[in-house]
Amino acid sequence: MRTLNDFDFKNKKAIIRVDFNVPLDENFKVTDATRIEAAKPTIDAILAQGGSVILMSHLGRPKGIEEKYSLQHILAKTSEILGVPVQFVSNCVGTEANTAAANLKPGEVLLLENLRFHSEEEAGDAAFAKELASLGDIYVNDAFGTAHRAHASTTIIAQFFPKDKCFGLLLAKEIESLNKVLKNSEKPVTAVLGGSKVSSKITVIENILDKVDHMIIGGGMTFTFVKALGGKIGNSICEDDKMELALEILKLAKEKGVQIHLPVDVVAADAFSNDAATQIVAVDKIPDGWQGLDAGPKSLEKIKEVILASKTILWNGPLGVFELENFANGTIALGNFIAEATAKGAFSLVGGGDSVAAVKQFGLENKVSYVSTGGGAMLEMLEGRVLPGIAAILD
Ligand SMILES: Nc1ncnc2c1ncn2[C@@H]1O[C@H](COP(=O)(O)OP(=O)(O)O)[C@@H](O)[C@H]1O
Ligand SMILES: O=C(OP(=O)(O)O)[C@H](O)COP(=O)(O)O
Repeated sequence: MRTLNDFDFKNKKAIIRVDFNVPLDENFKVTDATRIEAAKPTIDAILAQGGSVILMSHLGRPKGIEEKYSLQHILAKTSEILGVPVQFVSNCVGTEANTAAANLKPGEVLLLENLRFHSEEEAGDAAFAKELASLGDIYVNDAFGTAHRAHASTTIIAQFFPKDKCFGLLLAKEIESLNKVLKNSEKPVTAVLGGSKVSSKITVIENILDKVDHMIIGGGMTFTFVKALGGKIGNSICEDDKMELALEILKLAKEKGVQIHLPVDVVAADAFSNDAATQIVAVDKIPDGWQGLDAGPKSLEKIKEVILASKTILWNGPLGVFELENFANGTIALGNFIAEATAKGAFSLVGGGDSVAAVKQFGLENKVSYVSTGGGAMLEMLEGRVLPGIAAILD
């Protein structure tokens, strides 16, 4: 496993894949900089050796070029955290990027515009990866949060650096910590899966059933299951094409003796807004025009019972739209239950861009055992998979 220690970065240009997919508020201000801070040790180490650094990342899930997903929004924060000026180019490939990279001097940092402004990134296009590769001398992958994606900048690019590629300090630390968890998880093991990335995470549930005793489903993940079971979910988020899979998961869980806990009640709102009217309703009786945005009190009672009886707890995905104060209660309550269980000796692992933001916002960061910068990546690793971003460096 090659790490930073295997290279001398003096007068070299390191092209580093980072995961700067951080939450922004409505004014495009960074609300949680954990992922930028987490990449700092790698960047600092390379600069200290007399190298220069080219940073590349995605932000959000843009469809083509969308200004709201520009990495320009995080430029000032990145510079503040690194304590050095950071140059920026408005296209991650092409003449402007080539010139800026060629002119980069030791000690300097360049940030490239959002990789996902090019569809070739997610398609894993080799020609695009080659263009990115041409910008640097050594490829460093430090993007744990995106290591489960076989994209051009996370995986394909590595083939253009047969020898000059390595793990960044963050990626290496995450692998080591999660491997420890994989080996020593004390039962009962409970996974909590919430959030809104239904299609990319529901598939993980199926594969994680062998590793857990309880699975708590919450947040936006809830409604695909509830609708599949015949419930009325109003305008709540749902992915119809995953309903069959949801039913399969429930069946499989029964066969494997895993207890799945779906919410029984939710806080429903008549709009996706902090000013919306709200009511607590049964999870399967949400009126038309209303949407479930937070866990209800009965659901939280059950969650508390399960969490406090667990010895290992994995959490990814908020239980509600915690960014809006009126729908933060479920996520805060869950965070506190996990903190209580941890204080009593359970091992707790929280991961994901928004989940970590929530944990920090509610002052629980030091009350859980381990905070990972990856959500989907953490879950897929816990499934026992070798993530494509990791495999590409091991080659
Ligand atoms: N019931 C819900 N309806 C819509 N969005 C939700 C709901 N519950 C949680 N969310 C949203 O899920 C988002 C986080 O999901 P996700 O990206 O999967 O988590 P993470 O970033 O921690 O991996 C948050 O922005 C939150 O507002
Ligand atoms: O935020 C991320 O993942 P997470 O929400 O699982 O923590 C990563 O940046 C990956 O983003 P993606 O799920 O759009 O590929």
